[in-house]
Amino acid sequence: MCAEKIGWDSSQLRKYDLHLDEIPRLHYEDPKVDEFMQKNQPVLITGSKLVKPAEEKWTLDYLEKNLGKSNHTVFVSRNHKFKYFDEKKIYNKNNLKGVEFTPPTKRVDMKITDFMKKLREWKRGDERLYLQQPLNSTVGSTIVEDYLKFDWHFVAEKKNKYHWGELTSNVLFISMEGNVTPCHYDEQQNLFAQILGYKRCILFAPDQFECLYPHPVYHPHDRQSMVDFERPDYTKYPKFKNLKGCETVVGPGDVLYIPIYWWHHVESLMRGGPTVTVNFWYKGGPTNLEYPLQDHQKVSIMRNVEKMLLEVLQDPKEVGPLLRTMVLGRYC
Ligand SMILES: CCC[C@@H](CC(=O)O)C(=O)C(=O)O
Ligand SMILES: [Zn+2]
Repeated sequence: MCAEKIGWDSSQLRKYDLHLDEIPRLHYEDPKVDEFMQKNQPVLITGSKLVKPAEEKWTLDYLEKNLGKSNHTVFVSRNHKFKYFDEKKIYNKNNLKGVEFTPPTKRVDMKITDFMKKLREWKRGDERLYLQQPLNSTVGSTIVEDYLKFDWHFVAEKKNKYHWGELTSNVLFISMEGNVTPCHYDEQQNLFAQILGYKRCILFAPDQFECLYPHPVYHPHDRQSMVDFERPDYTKYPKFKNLKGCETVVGPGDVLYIPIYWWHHVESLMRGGPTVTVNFWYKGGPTNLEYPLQDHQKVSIMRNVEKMLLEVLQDPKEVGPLLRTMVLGRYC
């Protein structure tokens, strides 16, 4: 992958044992953009004005000055990984026997001034921070004004053309250099708009499910891969070596379409300074069952089967044996 524009080089990318193609980069007026989006395939869209006001104005100082006096959601990690941990699922464990969870990150509320101070004073060995704040009434009026000047026609056109559901949120991400969001999928369509700095995005299609070994649905790491990309355990996860994916590096003004149920690993480039992103998460919209079913629909079916079995069996250790009894020698 070449550093098309000055701003980064491959020494800033973390090294993984992966076979990766390049995600197509197309200008937003290129009709081929729609060919990819229509097929739920990733595409990097360049030159759009989607978050132009932010691209022009949202420096760290501007954000510190204008993000508002409220608390913002910040994740803290003892290392560079910010693996999402759904706290709500911890409470559900009461009806799941003997399951213990240890969160790898903690979620704290922090004022933007405190966050920026920690960013400026950070030194190797300190815990890392990642601000992840939905753009809502907690942000200052100046930011709201910029937000209202985003190119909403651009996103409305995509939403309507592909029959997406409602916009659920725009999350503002302010990351330290080198932070990693490990491989996971979301049940939402995502227009991932880069504002400051560079992020490497590695994507895998929903049909790579069996190479990525997601945590069980009841686990707080639901939707996240169990495989540590930096030290993959090929004994526990043998199909990981067959994984095939694609990647790109997004820079200011780029918008990456991350299709619903597509796996993605995102890293702020090492030695690249802090990064700022705003994403646009949309519900998936109505699914008409056409055959053959699409891969992401099969993922959704598997999730529903897992949820039903856990609900009725109560003990996660009984799910495997029951499914083995049901399929071995009968379905496979
Ligand atoms: C918590 C979500 C983080 C984001 C990736 C990143 O920018 O680190 C992502 O995964 C998404 O936008 O779906
Ligand atoms: Zn995501």
